[in-house]
Amino acid sequence: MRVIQTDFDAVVLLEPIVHEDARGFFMESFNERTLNELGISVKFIQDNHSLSEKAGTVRGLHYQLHPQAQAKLVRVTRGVIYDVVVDIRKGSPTFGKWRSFILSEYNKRMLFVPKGFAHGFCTLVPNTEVQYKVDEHYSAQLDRGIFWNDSKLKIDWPVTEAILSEKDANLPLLDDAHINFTWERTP
Ligand SMILES: Cc1cn([C@H]2C[C@H](O)[C@@H](COP(=O)(O)OP(=O)(O)O[C@H]3O[C@@H](C)C(=O)[C@@H](O)[C@H]3O)O2)c(=O)[nH]c1=O
Repeated sequence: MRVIQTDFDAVVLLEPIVHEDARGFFMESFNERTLNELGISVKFIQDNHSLSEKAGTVRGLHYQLHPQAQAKLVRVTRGVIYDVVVDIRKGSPTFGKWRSFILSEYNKRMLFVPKGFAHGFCTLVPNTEVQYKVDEHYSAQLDRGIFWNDSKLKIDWPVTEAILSEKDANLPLLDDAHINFTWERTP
């Protein structure tokens, strides 16, 4: 597993070793020990899988409130996404800042999204399937989001108009969002 550091502390881009042969390929898509060695000691307990039929579908920007905040390990098994994380840890030097990453069935990259970050993506091709592991169960009560195109965030999305769920079309702006994470400076 190759680690591609990002300039967001704790957000890690991973590139698996892909063993190709005449049949196709083999790769480890998740290895707890390898993640532990990289300092990611998270116990994943749920696997999610979504299909977005159209290019230009945006899902996000989502997070769950503490005490069921979720860390996620995101990958794409079909298609291509423009994946976005936003730091929403109150007190963080990068609060409200975002970073984007291309994840695809071709580069097989995976993004580790820690707790305290909102996550969303835009599909760049039709029929894109995203699979991700989470370390807390889904809670409809604690599920929250921020409007994808909040002008204050200035996210450089690849589309100006998105295909959205009704829920995502009505999400609040960052300034109005309920956030209960804090960032603790490590000595
Ligand atoms: C996320 C989730 C949703 N659901 C249900 C709720 C709803 O009826 C239906 C669709 O949910 P959503 O519209 O929230 O699905 P979606 O917009 O794909 O939500 C996902 O977006 C990406 C960006 C993330 O980061 C994920 O954590 C998750 O929030 O599935 C579950 O049963 N379990 C889950 O873990």
